[in-house]
Amino acid sequence: MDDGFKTETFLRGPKLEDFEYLGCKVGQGTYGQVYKARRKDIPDDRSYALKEIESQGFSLSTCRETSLLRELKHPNVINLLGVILCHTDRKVLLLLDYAEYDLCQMIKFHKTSKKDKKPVKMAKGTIKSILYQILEGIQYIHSSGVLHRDLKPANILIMGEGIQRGRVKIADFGFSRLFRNPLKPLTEVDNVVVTLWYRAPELLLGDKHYTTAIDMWSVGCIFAELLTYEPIFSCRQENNRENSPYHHDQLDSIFRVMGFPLETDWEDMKEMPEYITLQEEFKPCNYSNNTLVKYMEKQNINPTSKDVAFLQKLLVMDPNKRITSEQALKDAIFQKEPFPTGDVFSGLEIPYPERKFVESDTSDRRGKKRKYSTTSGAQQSDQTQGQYGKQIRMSNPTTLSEQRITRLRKR
Ligand SMILES: Nc1ncnc2c1ncn2[C@@H]1O[C@H](COP(=O)(O)OP(=O)(O)OP(=O)(O)O)[C@@H](O)[C@H]1O
Repeated sequence: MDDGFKTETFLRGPKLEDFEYLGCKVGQGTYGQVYKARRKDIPDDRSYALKEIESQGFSLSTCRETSLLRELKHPNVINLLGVILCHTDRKVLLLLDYAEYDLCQMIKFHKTSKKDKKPVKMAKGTIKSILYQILEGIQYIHSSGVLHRDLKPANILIMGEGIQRGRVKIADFGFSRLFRNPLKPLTEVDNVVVTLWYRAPELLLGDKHYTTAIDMWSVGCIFAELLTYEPIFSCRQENNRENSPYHHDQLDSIFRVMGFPLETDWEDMKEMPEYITLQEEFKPCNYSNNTLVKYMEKQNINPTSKDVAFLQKLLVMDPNKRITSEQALKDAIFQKEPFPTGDVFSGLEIPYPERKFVESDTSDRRGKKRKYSTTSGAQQSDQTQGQYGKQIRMSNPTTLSEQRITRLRKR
């Protein structure tokens, strides 16, 4: 860690005692808990998010998240305002803009309304604006030489009332990596990436040289979920080989929607490390009647709509044929009304409930701090325990080379 970074981050930066917790744990991730806080040292009405990292000191994931977020500055990327070190218990806290909503919470709202037979649809303009802003954020991230590698509804935050109302913020860079001139193939240092349901087929087949296309697959999964309120490729989490990217049930879930890929559709499929396993375990004829268009039709989405046509460009099995973020932003879908807007709610009343909180049953380590859940206990378990796609972290992470962090810092 260079001296400039240390001084700027820890000595001149904000301190924990400058903040008062609003008693809110607003999120629980695999690696940390997120609290809502306000400044108490200066007059400031803004709410902040404090992400407390669960590991002791600077883990690989914290290192990645802080070093990358420090460089990535874009309206659609969550803004890292500072890093707070708590010397007494060796905790690291990331100070971030506070976002009132996330896509997991919003999709759940619509799904519940449908189940309760009082269906409320997500506005077409909202969906298009969310999609456009995700793509703008991703284009920026990719053009900065970074792969996000864990895009899913829970990591797409939306700002609530205030000057940034309705703005998409891509969050959770704990899994992100530089991809330009990597010192080693990406999977030699990271075995498993991307939450299962949003994981691209090439990753599931063990591709070691995956590209930005993996994030575009996840964007496709998120877009499908915005249209139907159902995860498009859900599957049970069990039966996976320890620490392996290959997952039979997840591939089955993809083929049930998309059909089995023909060799002419995906020429490099036979080069995938798990191709032999695929041939042994799957019969293409079992999926011969399945197509994305048919799936969308079953979900009551007009199969000839521009939405489905666009989805077909994102959810392409061959990563080389998958649309890039740059191409996607120029697509015809965004040239047609409703046009994407900076406030995804287009100035209309926001129908979604604000993040709720629940009293924690564990001891209150900072006096006033109490634990809160995102919207409900059920949703929290959706996000953290895997109903929303299990995220498998590396069991034995290799340290991210200082070289790479320094390289990024110098760019
Ligand atoms: N800036 C923020 N403002 C409000 N809520 C947030 C913010 N950042 C994160 N959250 C909430 O906290 C949850 C967990 O945060 P985050 O995803 O960053 O943690 P993680 O441990 O890396 O999680 P994951 O298990 O998804 O990798 C998010 O899903 C979101 O609901």
